[in-house]
Amino acid sequence: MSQQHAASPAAPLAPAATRDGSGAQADRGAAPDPLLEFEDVVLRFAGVTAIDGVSFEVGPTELFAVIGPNGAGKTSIFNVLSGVYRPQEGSVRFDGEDLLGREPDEIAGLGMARTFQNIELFENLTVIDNLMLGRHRHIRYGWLSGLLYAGRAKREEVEHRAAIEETIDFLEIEQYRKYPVGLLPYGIQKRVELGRALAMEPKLLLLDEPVAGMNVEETEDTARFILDIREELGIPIILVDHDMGLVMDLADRVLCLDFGRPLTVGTPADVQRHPDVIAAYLGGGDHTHDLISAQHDSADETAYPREEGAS
Ligand SMILES: Nc1ncnc2c1ncn2[C@@H]1O[C@H](COP(=O)(O)OP(=O)(O)OP(=O)(O)O)[C@@H](O)[C@H]1O
Repeated sequence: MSQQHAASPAAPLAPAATRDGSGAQADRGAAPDPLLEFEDVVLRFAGVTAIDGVSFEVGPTELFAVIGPNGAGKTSIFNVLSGVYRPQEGSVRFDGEDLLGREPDEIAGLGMARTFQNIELFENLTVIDNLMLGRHRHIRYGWLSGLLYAGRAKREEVEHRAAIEETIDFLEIEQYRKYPVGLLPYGIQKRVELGRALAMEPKLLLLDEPVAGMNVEETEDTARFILDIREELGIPIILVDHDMGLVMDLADRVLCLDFGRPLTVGTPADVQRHPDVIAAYLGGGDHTHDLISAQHDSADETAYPREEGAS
């Protein structure tokens, strides 16, 4: 790790910087143990250092965001977390387990679920069947029982179907449940992908650009679902997105990267004002406007209401 690029010391875990002050972390007393510890990670490809000495922690009910211009290393962090890439240096601990060297399936089995920048669903399968695939880590019956659809397999199937119906209700996609996913509008497909991740009943949810390509209405709906996932289901989230309004409005804390290096980590208000962040975005072209708009928005009002039933 190159020490000169180390992130600022992490803010106390999960400061519950929710704007109405009602965050689940508002309890007084000692900070809870982190759920995720990403420490001094370095990931190199030939000629490129995609992650250059990045450290952060995520608390057990936190909504943590990672931002940065294109190519900053955000997706690479998700790929390290989910076992797709193996870094050359550093350590990653999740729920007390060392993650490095584990296969993606094993990491998913530990309770880490992920959505992707580009939707990764089975287009010919129905919404229900796609969500059923998300139940994979909870299936306990053996192949023979499954083949005969008897006893345990039958009982489990009923339980899994009930769990999926809850997710379908939660995401308000009842009317699409029996349609092949490929026939559904883009925004609904993104919601189904979120549903598949929730069907896993994850301990941590990684959202990679959940509102990319969405219109304003779809973005607002998704923002409210993200808040509900954290606040009603109690699932902590790591969010990557270029929509600065969304990130600054939803996140408890934000890590900003540039060229793989951590620039700063802190509350949305602090990160937006940080001179290195402003400089990175001013040099970064496309998303500069997003950062400036987010600064203006946060001076006005919260774009995504947190009240119950706001959706
Ligand atoms: N498999 C790979 N092989 C070679 N280089 C890679 C690979 N994956 C990522 N990189 C490089 O690592 C750097 C970080 O990429 P990454 O996709 O993590 O950035 P990002 O912040 O997610 O970008 P974007 O916002 O455009 O999605 C880039 O320079 C990218 O080209």
